[in-house]
Amino acid sequence: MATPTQLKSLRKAITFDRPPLCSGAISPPAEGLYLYYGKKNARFIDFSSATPKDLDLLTAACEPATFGRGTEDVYDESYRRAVKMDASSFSVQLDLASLGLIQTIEDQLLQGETENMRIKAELYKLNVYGKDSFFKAHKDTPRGTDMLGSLVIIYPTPHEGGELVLRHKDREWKFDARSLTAFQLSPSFAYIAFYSDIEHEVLKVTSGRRVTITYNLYLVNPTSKPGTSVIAPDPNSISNLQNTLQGFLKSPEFLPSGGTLGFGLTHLYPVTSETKLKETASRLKGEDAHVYQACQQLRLQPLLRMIYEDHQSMRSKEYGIMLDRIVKNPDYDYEESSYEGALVEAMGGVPVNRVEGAAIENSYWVAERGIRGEFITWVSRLNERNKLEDFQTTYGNEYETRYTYCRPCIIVRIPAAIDRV
Ligand SMILES: O=C(O)CCC(=O)C(=O)O
Ligand SMILES: [Fe+2]
Repeated sequence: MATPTQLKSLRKAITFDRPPLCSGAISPPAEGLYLYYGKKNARFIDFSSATPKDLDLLTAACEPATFGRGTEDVYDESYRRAVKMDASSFSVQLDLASLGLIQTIEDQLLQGETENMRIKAELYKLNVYGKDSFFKAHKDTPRGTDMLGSLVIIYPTPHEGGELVLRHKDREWKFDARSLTAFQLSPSFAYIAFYSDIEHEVLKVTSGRRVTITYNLYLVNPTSKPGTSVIAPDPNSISNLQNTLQGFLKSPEFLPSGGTLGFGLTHLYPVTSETKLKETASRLKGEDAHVYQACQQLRLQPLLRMIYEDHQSMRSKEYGIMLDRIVKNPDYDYEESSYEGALVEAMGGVPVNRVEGAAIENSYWVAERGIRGEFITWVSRLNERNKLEDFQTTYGNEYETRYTYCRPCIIVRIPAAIDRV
């Protein structure tokens, strides 16, 4: 076992201060604030000088903004009050790449293995938040396993309220677009890009109209790999965890007979039931990418694993079944066996402890069934359990059944001290 002091310093070493978002204001060429919408009777707005009448007409051309609940789209004013227009009904002349915005987002949101990837922005919706509009806390619906984030562009129309509040771990960011665009010398829009699994909420608009367009951000693998890296890894934060871990590996007192370290991830990842966890390794975000990379650089072979609920063990919060893949519907006879039984007996799942201090010997599978378990020393807490129902979960915008978010963990097997060089 690692001692509490050793664990404490490892935990402290995972310092990752880069926020999971980036934001600002951009003053585009004049046409960057133009909007054409409608089909037969198309209309035009120049957001640098939009009149209340322009905004009335735009609002009237929109539909109520629904969101995904379970397997359908619903309109529920207690959760979201706003109007929307689908991307097929409007067009903008915003070239995000030539404005440098894609590059800025790549610099901030790509880390670790994703540093060599690029970001593609796909126009998604236009929304108008009039007086009393809001959108309660949600995560954005995953629309592909390569979906990384969301980008919101807020036009410079007068409004009060409507701040976007984002929360991740125990931090919170409040983004007030209007205070950014109201005082620019030339007409500007505000933007904010964030990982789509971050919880976010649009506060009530108290006056005026807040007009936004949203994009889904996807990771794309560039064909020409060499020389495409856009950001250097942050050498200070990487070496902090790396150095501390390396120091421990050199010490014969740290896990003298070897052991397994576990890192709970801080982000959620879009998957289908067919996604290989290995693919997710190349899409890790923020702090998760930082931990993975630090282990990789120490040649520790970090592995991504899923830990599923184990209701068979007495204190079920303390135990789980670890698998090297995502499970949707395991094939089993529920009258004869249990879901956990299928995971352990048919799929090679390994009984593990989910929390520090839960002895693996007390797992039902180890105690009663004589199955070999694996004790994990959790460096960072395992955040939430994965359930079969994950595939029917509700997120933010329109429903999408193919993809769901999952939260794997990183497992690192440390050899015995005498085998460490
Ligand atoms: O308008 C915003 O700032 C965010 C909107 C949003 O969260 C969404 O459309 O999913
Ligand atoms: Fe959202």
